[in-house]
Amino acid sequence: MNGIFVTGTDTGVGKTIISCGLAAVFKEKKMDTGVFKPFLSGISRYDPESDTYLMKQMSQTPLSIEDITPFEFKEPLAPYVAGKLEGKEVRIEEVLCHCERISKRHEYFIVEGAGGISVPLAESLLVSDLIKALQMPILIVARPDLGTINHTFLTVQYATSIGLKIAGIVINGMSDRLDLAVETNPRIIEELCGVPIVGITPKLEELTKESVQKMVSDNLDITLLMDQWGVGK
Ligand SMILES: Nc1ncnc2c1ncn2[C@@H]1O[C@H](COP(=O)(O)OP(=O)(O)OP(=O)(O)O)[C@@H](O)[C@H]1O
Ligand SMILES: C[C@H](N)[C@H](N)CCCCCC(=O)O
Ligand SMILES: [Mg+2]
Repeated sequence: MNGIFVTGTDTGVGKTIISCGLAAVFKEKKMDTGVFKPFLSGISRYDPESDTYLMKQMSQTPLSIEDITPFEFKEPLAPYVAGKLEGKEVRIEEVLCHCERISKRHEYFIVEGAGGISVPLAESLLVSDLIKALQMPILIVARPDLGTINHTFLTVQYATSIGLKIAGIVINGMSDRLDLAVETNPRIIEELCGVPIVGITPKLEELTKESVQKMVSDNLDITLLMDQWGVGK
């Protein structure tokens, strides 16, 4: 599967929003792109507000909801923890087999993890283990405000230490309120991490298909991202 794995410095940083925006931008560029959100917790994959549903909608993939998200869990917890509560345990072989099956349906894939890069998906299976098994470069989505230097640096250091390729960092959700940390963070993060910031996105007032697509198209360096991903035209 020729994919890019969208991870983040935490849960709730904007992985889905960035994934959705990228899917829509790639579609507009006539790139045959599918989406894959293997693990979903805390919401039904059929819920119109779910990551799965939003990614399907924005990518316009013919993949089914079940193709996109094969493993869903009730409680809004790390998938491993939520799974234990409902006696469900996923093996990496199941994920890879599913991946193999859907990979023939599109040339490219945008894959979203669950929470941050070291979230447990199953017994002795972290998000990072799945990324390694999928052999995909990662795009790290980070918050803009105070505290994000540490979170981003830790994520980059850990990813690098286990041999993952980092395509870039997106700093997502900049508010227009003047804030010294928000202003100085991008440069120091790029300097400290040695990883390109491929985009800095604003905090949108209104979230629509169009506004999310435009936000990603206007604020991410798609050419740089594709080069870093290794699919540069
Ligand atoms: N740039 C943005 N402007 C406005 N709202 C945003 C932006 N990015 C994310 N959000 C909102 O912030 C919340 C978290 O975003 P999102 O669901 O993409 O995070 P996530 O990293 O995918 O979370 P999870 O770990 O649960 O999958 C959502 O309500 C989303 O609509
Ligand atoms: C429920 C949430 N929306 C995500 N799907 C899962 C986030 C797990 C985070 C675990 C942790 O880092 O403490
Ligand atoms: Mg998400």
